[in-house]
This record gives sequence, structure tokens and C-alpha cells, in this order.
Amino acid sequence: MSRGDDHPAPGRDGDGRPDRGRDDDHPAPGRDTDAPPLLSVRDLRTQFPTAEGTVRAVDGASFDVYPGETVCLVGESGSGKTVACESITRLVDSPGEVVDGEVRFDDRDLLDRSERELRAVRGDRIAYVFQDPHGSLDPVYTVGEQVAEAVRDRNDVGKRAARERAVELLDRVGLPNPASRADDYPHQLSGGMKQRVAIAAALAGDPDLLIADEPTTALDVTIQAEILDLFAELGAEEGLATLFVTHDLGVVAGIADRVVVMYAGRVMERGPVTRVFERPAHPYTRGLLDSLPGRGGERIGGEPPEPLNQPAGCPFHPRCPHAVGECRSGDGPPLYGVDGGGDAACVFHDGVRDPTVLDSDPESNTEESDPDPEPNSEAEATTDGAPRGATREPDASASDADGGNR
Ligand SMILES: Nc1ncnc2c1ncn2[C@@H]1O[C@H](COP(=O)(O)OP(=O)(O)OP(=O)(O)O)[C@@H](O)[C@H]1O
Ligand code: NI
Repeated sequence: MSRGDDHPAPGRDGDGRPDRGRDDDHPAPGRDTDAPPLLSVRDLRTQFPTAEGTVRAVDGASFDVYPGETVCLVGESGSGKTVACESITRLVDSPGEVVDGEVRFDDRDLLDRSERELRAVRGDRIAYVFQDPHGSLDPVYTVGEQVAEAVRDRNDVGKRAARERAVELLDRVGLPNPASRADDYPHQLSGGMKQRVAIAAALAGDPDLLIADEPTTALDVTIQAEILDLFAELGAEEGLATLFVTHDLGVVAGIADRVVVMYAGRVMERGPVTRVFERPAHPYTRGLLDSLPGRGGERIGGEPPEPLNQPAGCPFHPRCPHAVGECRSGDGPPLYGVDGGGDAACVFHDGVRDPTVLDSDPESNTEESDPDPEPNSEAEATTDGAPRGATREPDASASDADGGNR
């Protein structure tokens, strides 16, 4: 454990620069650029005390979601995506606790709200859809009853009106023959249909923000694509903002307006999806993109750090082929603005160093853990991150987004 628990990590992740009240990203195309963010997460820290020490599951993350946009939270397993989502409405399992930060929603800090107030926000303004549709439905009630129940929880309506609204919602999410299917029990429906029902229940309170945590991961590949289409449709037609968790960058290419890349509880990079795919500014993002099928690259070598044994400096440095001395100490780099929108927590972000260093500087590659000993070779340029400024092909992965990458 090289990072002590009392380590305040000042200046990281937006703290160290003037707070402009937004996460510095350029707006997604078509978004109302004047609208304030719907959700604004600032320097969020969520920890789990354990017998062995404190797990810093989310360690100073900041990001925004604007009205009507889809923001994808990506990163390898254990990077803190789920805990970050749960922290937004303080759903984190005990003994986990949000220890610091701000979660502004409608310009009020949700972290200051009472549990009772939060319950009203949850489901009503902010709804969740989880990975396992089966777990979110009760086996002993029909799906119509469950969606109607969600409607009644959040609206002052009678039973009959709730049932009618439930059937409308089931229709809205693409359940075939919703009026008769409403009388089915969950076990009578396929996984994809159950996920549609869970989404219908989430829509019952007419939320402004949907938080979807790997909502397609448990589904068959073809069904995943259908559910992703449904999310895209809900965003476009209902103006619903979505915070969408996935570790599948193919999915991101298909649905995101903006991307937030997490690693070891921190934000490594944020930005508009096209910029991030075309010119990833963080070696971690680049590694994730290169490991997409069809990119010809390889999986990032090594493993994410142990939760209780985070390295000093940039948490990615032990796996980073470009790490230099300053990456290995201190609190890790703050987020630096990147041309084309967004920012990256890397000393080699655009503009600070010669960007070609990422692909050609042999001095940056002297560490013994370097997985690519030939930094200047031609092969390096194609397998270890495209040269800076080279155009990547988000479309290639977008077409894979419908399930080819799982
Ligand atoms: N109840 C808990 N007690 C201790 N540590 C926990 C607990 N829940 C989560 N963590 C830790 O918090 C960190 C973040 O976990 P989280 O589930 O948010 O990751 P994730 O990015 O959602 O991963 P995945 O892609 O596997 O869902 C991990 O190191 C995990 O071990
Ligand atoms: Ni998760």
C-alpha cells in the first residue's frame, strides 16, 4: 500500500484548476449548450473499510451529464463504475460510504439530502436499470402488476389507470402484445423481454436521468443490440439523459455522446465520443481501444492494481509503456484539457509534451516492465496505439457495437 489512507491527493481530477462549473468537455452535438448539467459529480470519493484497509473504490471522480445526452462510463472490471453510479443516490452497500465530493442534481447536492428525500429522487427523477433483469423483477407478480406498482409508487393514480399506463410503458419499451404479456410472470419471458420490463418500470416515474449499469451484459448478443437500440431511442425520443456503464467500447461507439474512462476509481479521460475514439489522449484509453476486435492490437498487459495496493502516482503507470519518472510518484496527474474536447489525466496529453513522444520516445520506455521493448518499430505504431493525430475508425467499432464485442 504505497498510498496512505490519509493521503489527501489534492489537485487531482479537476480540483487543481479553476472550477468552471462543468467538466470542461465540449458539448455533444445537438445538445443544448446553454443548459446547465443535469448531473454534476465532483471529486467523488467512496470507500469501503475492510479488515485489511480502506478500499478507495471511487477516488476523486468528476463528470457531468447534460440533459438528453448519453454518457458512457467505461473501464476494466473493478475500476469503480458501479460504485460511482451507486454513490450518486447513496445506494452504496454498507459499510461502503461516500466520504467526500459533491453530486449536484438540479443544482442541489444529493449527498446532503436525507434518506427520505433521496428515496423520492430515486425512481422518480433518477431511475436505475441493472445488469441482471431477472434479479430486478419479483417472480411472484406478473410483469404488468410490477410496472403498475412502479407507476403507483410515483404517481397519484388509481389501479386501473396504473394498469393502463403500465401497458403503455410495456408497449413503449417494445414488449410485443403488451396487453396480454402484462399478465405473464417474469419466468415466462426471455432475458431480453425481462430487461424491457425492467426498463418500463424504470420509466414509470418519468425520470430525467437513467443510470444503466451493464444493462445488456447478461443478454445474448443479438438481444443486446435490440436493447441498445431501445436506449438510443429513449434518449432521442424522450429526451432522457443516460449514464450508461459498460466495459465494452464497441457499445460506447454505438450509443455515447461522451465518454468517461475510469481506472482504479479515478477518471483517466473524458471527452466527446468521436474525439476519444479518434484521438485518445490517455495511454489507458488507447490500450482499451486497441484491444477491440478488428483493431489489430492486443489486450493491455498486466492487471489493474489491487484495491488495497494502489501504486503511487498515476495508477496506470505499472502497465503504461510510456511511463516516466514523474508518473510514478505523487498523486498522479490532474486532468489536462485536450484539443477537440475533454481532458486526460496524463502528462503526455496534447500540448504539454511533444505528442509524438507517446509513440516514439525511447526514453519514455526504459522501465523494465515495458511490454513493448521496440518503441520505434513500425509495428509499435500500429499495435501500441495509433500515432497521435491518426484517425481511428469509430465506425468500425460502432458496427461491432451491436454485440460483436462481448
Ligand atoms: N462491498 C465491498 N467491499 C469492499 N470493496 C468493494 C465492495 N464493493 C466494491 N468494492 C471494490 O470497489 C472497487 C470498484 O468496484 P466496482 O464494482 O465499482 O467496479 P466496476 O468498475 O463496476 O467493475 P465491473 O466492471 O466488474 O462491474 C473494486 O476494487 C471493488 O473490489
Ligand atoms: Ni460494475
